[in-house]
Amino acid sequence: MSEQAEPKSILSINAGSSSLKIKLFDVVRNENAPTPSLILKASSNLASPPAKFTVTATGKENHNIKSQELEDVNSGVQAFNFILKHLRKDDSGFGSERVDQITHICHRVVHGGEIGDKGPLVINDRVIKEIEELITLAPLHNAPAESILKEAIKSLPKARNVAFFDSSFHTTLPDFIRTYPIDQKVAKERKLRKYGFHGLSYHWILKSEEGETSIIALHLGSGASMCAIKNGKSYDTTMGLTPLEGLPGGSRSGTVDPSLIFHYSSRPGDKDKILSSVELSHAENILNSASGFKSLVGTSDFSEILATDPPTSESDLTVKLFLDRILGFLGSYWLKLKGGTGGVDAIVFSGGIGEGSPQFRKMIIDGLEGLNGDFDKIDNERNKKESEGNEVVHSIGDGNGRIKLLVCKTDEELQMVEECLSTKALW
Ligand SMILES: Nc1ncnc2c1ncn2[C@@H]1O[C@H](COP(=O)(O)OP(=O)(O)O)[C@@H](O)[C@H]1O
Ligand SMILES: CC(=O)OP(=O)(O)O
Ligand SMILES: [Mg+2]
Repeated sequence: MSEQAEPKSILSINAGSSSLKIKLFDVVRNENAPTPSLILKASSNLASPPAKFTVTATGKENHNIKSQELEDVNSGVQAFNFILKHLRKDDSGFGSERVDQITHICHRVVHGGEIGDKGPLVINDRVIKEIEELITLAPLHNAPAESILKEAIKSLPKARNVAFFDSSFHTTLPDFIRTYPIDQKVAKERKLRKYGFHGLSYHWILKSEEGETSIIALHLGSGASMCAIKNGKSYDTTMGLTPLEGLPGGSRSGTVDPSLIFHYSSRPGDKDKILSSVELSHAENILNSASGFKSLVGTSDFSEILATDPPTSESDLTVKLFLDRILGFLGSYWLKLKGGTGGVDAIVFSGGIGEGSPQFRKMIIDGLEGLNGDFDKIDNERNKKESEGNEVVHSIGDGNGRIKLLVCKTDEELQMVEECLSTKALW
């Protein structure tokens, strides 16, 4: 590992369930504070093969965008190696010498378990072991994150690696929300409690609002979750012990009756569980990887589902089901935050679907009518408009209500970098 030193060039890696997103920043001194300056961003969509790779070199007058389909890239670590190899080429606009000058690498690690409660950590063998042990609790995330982490240590030996946990944001959940009503001795021994995820995104969203705000934030991507933020702190969130709880997603079922799992894994009425048609661990895998939108309509790509014209019965069911679950949590969080009595300041949309689909945002906002609150009315023109340039938040309301309707362009990669730059202990 490198000597502790001020970051000069930072690579930020976000291993999501269906994509790998990477950003590279130079650190410049701005009024004497280290400030990140985006040099390049690369992403690889891994949900439906062939993987799609896009790299955008910024900071130049004309953004240099390169896109390509990759037949032989099927995992986060393969995508990482491909991107690194690309950056090392002279014609990438970056080159090997610059790659070797990277001083810090920020890694998004979704499940931090108990070590995640402490916030970001400089990677050492103990941290890697903990991340490995948490793979069973976040198989779609911690597994690729761990492989990429090991690869980064090997490929960029001079850089310092830091893990930023999605779960860290939710350490403020009250006990009565994070506790599952099961034997508490077992719960404590096995650390079975609600952790919550998408914390880097919620932290970013919160920073874009002033003061100790109370909001209901929706992060709607391949993995979708919601968070009730009360006076600037996570109060409740839909994901739980694992990222499977709560809303359905591209390939995840979200919350189901816990008994469904046993009925999935053994035929009802089987006296002898040896007759099981599906092993329990396999059932968990199915709920994570072969359920959600994919199981209902055959694709995990929500933009494709929304664009099905005319809608099929399957696409219609999927959209209505997703909307129903979202509205259920909206109503619940509204009550928990005492929304009608001034307890909610804004509803904020983010994530690929939340940021990308005016149509789905409108469907959700139409559903808010059932809540008796002083909401902005949706402004259809603003709702259709994409966030412009560096604009992080834009209002899609008419500004006449007390409760704002906002879209926030989330940036988990930059969130990590900003935390890294403001925490000398991580250098
Ligand atoms: N313009 C759009 N309209 C509707 N859905 C979109 C749009 N753009 C992206 N999406 C959906 O967002 C999801 C991916 O979200 P994202 O936050 O990038 O995912 P990840 O979980 O991999 O980080 C996919 O279901 C994709 O179809
Ligand atoms: C926690 C989670 O589901 O993350 P992502 O949406 O990036 O898959
Ligand atoms: Mg994501």
